[in-house]
Amino acid sequence: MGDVDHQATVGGGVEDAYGEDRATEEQLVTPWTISVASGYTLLRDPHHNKGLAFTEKERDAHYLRGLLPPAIVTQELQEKKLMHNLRQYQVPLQRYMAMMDLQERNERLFYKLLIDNVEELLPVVYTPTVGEACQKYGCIFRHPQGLYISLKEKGKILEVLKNWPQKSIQVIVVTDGERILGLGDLGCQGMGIPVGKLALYTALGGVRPSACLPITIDVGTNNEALLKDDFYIGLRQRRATGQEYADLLQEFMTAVKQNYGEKVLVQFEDFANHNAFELLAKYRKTHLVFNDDIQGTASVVLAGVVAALKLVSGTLAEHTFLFLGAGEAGTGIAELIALEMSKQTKSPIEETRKKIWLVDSKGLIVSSRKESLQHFKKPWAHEHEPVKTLLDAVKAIKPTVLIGSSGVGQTFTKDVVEAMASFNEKPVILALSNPTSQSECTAEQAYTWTKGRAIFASGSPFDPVEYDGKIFVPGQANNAYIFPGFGLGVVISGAIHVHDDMLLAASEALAQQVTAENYEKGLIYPPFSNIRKISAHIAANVAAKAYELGLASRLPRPENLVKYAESCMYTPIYRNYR
Ligand SMILES: NC(=O)C1=CN([C@@H]2O[C@H](COP(=O)(O)OP(=O)(O)OC[C@H]3O[C@@H](n4cnc5c(N)ncnc54)[C@H](OP(=O)(O)O)[C@@H]3O)[C@@H](O)[C@H]2O)C=CC1
Ligand SMILES: CC(=O)C(=O)O
Ligand SMILES: [Mg+2]
Repeated sequence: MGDVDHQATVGGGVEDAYGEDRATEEQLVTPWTISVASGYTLLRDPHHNKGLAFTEKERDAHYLRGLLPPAIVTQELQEKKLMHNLRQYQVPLQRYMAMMDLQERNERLFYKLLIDNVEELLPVVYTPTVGEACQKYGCIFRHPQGLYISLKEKGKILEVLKNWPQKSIQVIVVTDGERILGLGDLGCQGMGIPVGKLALYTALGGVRPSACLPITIDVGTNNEALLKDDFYIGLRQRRATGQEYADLLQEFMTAVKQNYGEKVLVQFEDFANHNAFELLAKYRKTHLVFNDDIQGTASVVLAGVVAALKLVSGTLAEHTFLFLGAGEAGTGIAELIALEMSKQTKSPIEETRKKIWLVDSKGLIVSSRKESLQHFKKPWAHEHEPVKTLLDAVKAIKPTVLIGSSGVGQTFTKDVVEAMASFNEKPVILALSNPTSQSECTAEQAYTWTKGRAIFASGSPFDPVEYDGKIFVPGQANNAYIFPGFGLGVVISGAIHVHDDMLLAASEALAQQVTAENYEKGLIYPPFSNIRKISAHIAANVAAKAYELGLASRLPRPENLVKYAESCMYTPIYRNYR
């Protein structure tokens, strides 16, 4: 990388792999790759390609004459054209493919588009469309994205990491593809998820793309349809388990620390719960790890619930919670809500947990089931007679807040929602399961069945609903509000571990971003259109907590953390080449 100093950072913040951020936007920078990219290679380098936006001077200086038609256009015009073209596609998957092609062709334009049109494009690069993309990943596969580490690479994982072109990595999102959204085991095709999550790290949280690394660990798949599918891109074998699985993960985690140091944030994503809890417990002591499905989801839902209190009155501890789904998301959220209640009321967490009930595929989790429960369900086995169905559990527990985290669509039936509305003036109903097909109910069902009284949010977006002459705007309860800002906060503070209080800090910052105007519309989350500002506040609160806990290694602590977070955020505006 020529004379580029790898350690150079923006005011000690996010590392600057291309040395661009030490220059102001008007200053000239060199389009470094391994060597100076020019001509045909420059046009095919997504980090530096600007397409028709190359100026006359740049076309001369970088051997581009003749390789481009004469027209010179602005980034704004390119953006306008791309949005026009994207809107022509009727099929969401076509939009997804067009966006992925753009990311591989012109990275800055991809991020400019995503940032400027976040509400329109989030459902394209993220849930729900990314779910369909993963299901059909083999079929639509064109450019490889991210790093694939399979059982074939056992013993060579460090070498594989070294094949990745970028050396200064700050955030890794890794999956083993076993629980992709609510779509089950998609094996190696789960790669769409780390790719999508990291696109949001950059667009929503401002972590620079060169510092992000998507990884899929392929230990096989138990998805019979994929094993038989000619177009499947992964290992054609059933999943490795037990020691073989643990050894591969151990080699991976060791290689990551060896190659990128101890301050790389590893986000576990969409692992099945039988591995997810164990991996988090095992590596949170030795590595900087974060499980988005357990911890990020908990933080976003707590924020939504705290915001909802402005609409439904009462303190957190005065509410009663019932979950459908007692896995990563369900128990993760339950634990963070119980922790916050415990802090607020100064009572032991064992007591506050009693305000929270969970239903799994066998019914209400009660003490008589305790012996046979997975370890993460045991704290929720309260004294109660057995209850088989969700409807009976709703009638018995009379929750004020109903949360769906089962991965199964249409489980909040009319009877369930009507029961919620029968004893709550404003029932809080969160249908978190993704993608849209797995949502516990639709926004329209929630508003119609409660006669417009529900406070509703869902994991995947729903359009506004008109009921009884009034427009209801559903919010999106998705960890995408949290992980980009949370990760930025971790990176800018140089945190060495993730502490639960940092999740509470992220949650608090998000809840504070809900405005009076949002509340008036019944919203418990702010709109995604403000997400960069929201992420900066989340990052600042998370970083402040890391400093307070003595977990931050970047010293001295910047005085104004919000301003500092904003100054560290990547912007996708084209740079001028000398
Ligand atoms: N909105 C957001 O930000 C997020 C949404 N999610 C979504 O949440 C869903 C669940 O994810 P996760 O918690 O990781 O998955 P898990 O597999 O860890 O947990 C699923 C839970 O649902 C239960 N369950 C499954 N089917 C039924 C049923 N028919 N009736 C009652 N309970 C049932 C399971 O029961 P049992 O234990 O008995 O098998 C299990 O407890 C997914 O759709 C995912 O997309 C996840 C993370 C973030
Ligand atoms: C949003 C998310 O992380 C999930 O559905 O798994
Ligand atoms: Mg997930």
